[in-house]
Amino acid sequence: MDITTMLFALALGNLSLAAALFFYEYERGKSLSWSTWAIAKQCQAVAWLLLYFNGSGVVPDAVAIPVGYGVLFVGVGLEAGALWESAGRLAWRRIAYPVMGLSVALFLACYAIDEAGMRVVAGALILGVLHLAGAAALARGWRGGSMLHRFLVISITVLALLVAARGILVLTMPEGWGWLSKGLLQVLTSAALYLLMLLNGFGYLLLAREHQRVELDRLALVDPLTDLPNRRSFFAALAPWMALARRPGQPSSLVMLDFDQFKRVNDSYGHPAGDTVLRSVAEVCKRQLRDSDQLGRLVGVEFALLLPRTGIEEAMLVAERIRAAVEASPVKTERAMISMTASFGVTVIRPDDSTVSLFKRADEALRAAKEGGRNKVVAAPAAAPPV
Ligand SMILES: Nc1nc2c(ncn2[C@@H]2O[C@H](COP(=O)(O)OP(=O)(O)OP(=O)(O)O)[C@@H](O)[C@H]2O)c(=O)[nH]1
Repeated sequence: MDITTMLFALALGNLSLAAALFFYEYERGKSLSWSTWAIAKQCQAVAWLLLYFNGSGVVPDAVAIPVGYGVLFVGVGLEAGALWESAGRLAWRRIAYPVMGLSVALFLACYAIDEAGMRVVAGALILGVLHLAGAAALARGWRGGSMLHRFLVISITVLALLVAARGILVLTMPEGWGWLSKGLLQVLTSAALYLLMLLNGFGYLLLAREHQRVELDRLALVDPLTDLPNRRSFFAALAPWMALARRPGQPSSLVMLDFDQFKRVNDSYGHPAGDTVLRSVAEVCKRQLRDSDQLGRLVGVEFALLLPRTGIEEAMLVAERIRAAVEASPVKTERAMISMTASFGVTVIRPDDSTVSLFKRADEALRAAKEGGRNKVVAAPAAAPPV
């Protein structure tokens, strides 16, 4: 394949990847990095078209080369940025924009000094480095990554180095070396850039899929509204402490808490405002806890708090502290400041407890707090002494 056809294939390839990604994301809703990636692909398509028209008379050469390469650096830089964004580094722009600006300036300076030799050196080195930046983003998921993921990291790195190597070879051996003529080197680099286009596309889609998987795993354990452990993971965290309660030593405690008259909040201000209040009061509760304490959302507005190595007196104090904090922290919503209170049932985990007996006791104490007027902390009766 001659070099002109290769440039045309690169332009069309980037356009079709942009279109493929558009339809892929269309069904899932746009992700944060989608627009960056789409712009990157469009820039690259325009850049390769400009380079394709170089020497054809359609676009003046003095425009095709400097503008073509400039837009290409921006496109490849943005592509690396989209990969960093997918990998969770949202601040990539702070580094990428100056690097892209510097790349364009460096290339233009080399182009002004030496239209042929130096611009090839600068162009190849800059493209190699920008592609390496994309490979580095993919490499962040190396440890937990699949074989396909690792293959992409290695192949993108090797191809990026190959592109950069052209710059070094042209600089050190301008006329080529043995069978590796200048022309063959140019064809090899174009082929490497073609493969890089394909592999980066796969890389982006792969990261998007891995993101989805991690999010699904997280949602199996975490309540999406409050970001607290859900019922399932709270029970999993509780299990070892129930087992420990059968051995002599300091007891642990369980607190059940339920926000008071929450239905009224929904009825008066609407469900979205209720969600805001719930998220906010859950945050207030979290702030009162030690690192070892575990707060989880059981169902609706009912939460449970595990206090490891905490006896009943101390557990009552913790519950009282949370109660006072909730009462003292009205939540600002669009329509009003909403005051909340919560009721608490506290009990110690006993050696003979099952989860059913433990939660039944805590729930009875909670019901007693509700019946006693709400906004109260009530302890479950202590175990009867052995006869
Ligand atoms: N906005 C919102 N409301 C919720 C959510 N989960 C449960 N609720 C509402 O919370 C209310 C809980 O009501 P109940 O527990 O029956 O009673 P209450 O109004 O809180 O009154 P008491 O518990 O007796 O103090 C119901 O209206 C539920 O619809 C949620 O995730 N978001």
